[in-house]
Amino acid sequence: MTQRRPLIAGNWKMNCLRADGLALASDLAAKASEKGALGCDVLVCPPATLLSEVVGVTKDSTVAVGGQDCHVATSGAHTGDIAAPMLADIGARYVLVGHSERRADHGESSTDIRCKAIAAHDAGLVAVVCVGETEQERDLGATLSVVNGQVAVSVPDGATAKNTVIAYEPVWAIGTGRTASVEEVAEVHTAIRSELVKRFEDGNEFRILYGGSVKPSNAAELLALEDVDGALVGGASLKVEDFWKIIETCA
Ligand SMILES: O=C(CO)COP(=O)(O)O
Repeated sequence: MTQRRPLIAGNWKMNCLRADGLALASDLAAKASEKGALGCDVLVCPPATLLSEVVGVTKDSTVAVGGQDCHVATSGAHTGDIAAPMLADIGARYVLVGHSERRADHGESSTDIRCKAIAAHDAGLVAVVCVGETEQERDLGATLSVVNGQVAVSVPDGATAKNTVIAYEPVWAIGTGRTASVEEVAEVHTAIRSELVKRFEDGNEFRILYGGSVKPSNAAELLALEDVDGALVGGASLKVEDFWKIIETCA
């Protein structure tokens, strides 16, 4: 069996003013340093305003920092956007691409997301490619075809287990307190794994995260599943005690 090191990632979304965000990041870094060797990799994705300073306060710890989005171009006339090389330049190591909130709020297609993932790879960043079905798609029985379709188009041919992580986040489970059941999660993760194995030589090594109302009370059962290699955590990543309990699930 392939040993994949879990990744516990916090997506802060559009939350945290400076004082709160820096306190959260430094508390987390302090806990990680105090603990020493962890059973997982830890990542935080703060809003763009805090990225550089969060890199600063976590730099002597094992906590990695990532952006929440990047543009497909390396520079240019794209007001309000951030280029992948800019993220790499300030010390970010990862970037989320294709989060369902970006797909919904900004009309991003799977083709756009593939281009963003390529831009991330070109800048030396790990792309966390997010996929997931809506409630309506699940009710129609289309979950696997939707998710497999998103993976097929959003993940570029140049992806490897080193430069790409997949995050399965059912849209109906995000921020709703409604977590997918372990059976539902297992079914989708197994399907994603099988697509990755068919397409990539190292498909078995890719980490596939689950996201959607992950909290300390449900993390252990989700993370125990064969093809769940970590979590992408929203709300619970904003409280260091909760996020830390999820991290400790991997100890
Ligand atoms: O969207 C998510 C992480 O990217 C999940 O958010 P919640 O954990 O708040 O449901």
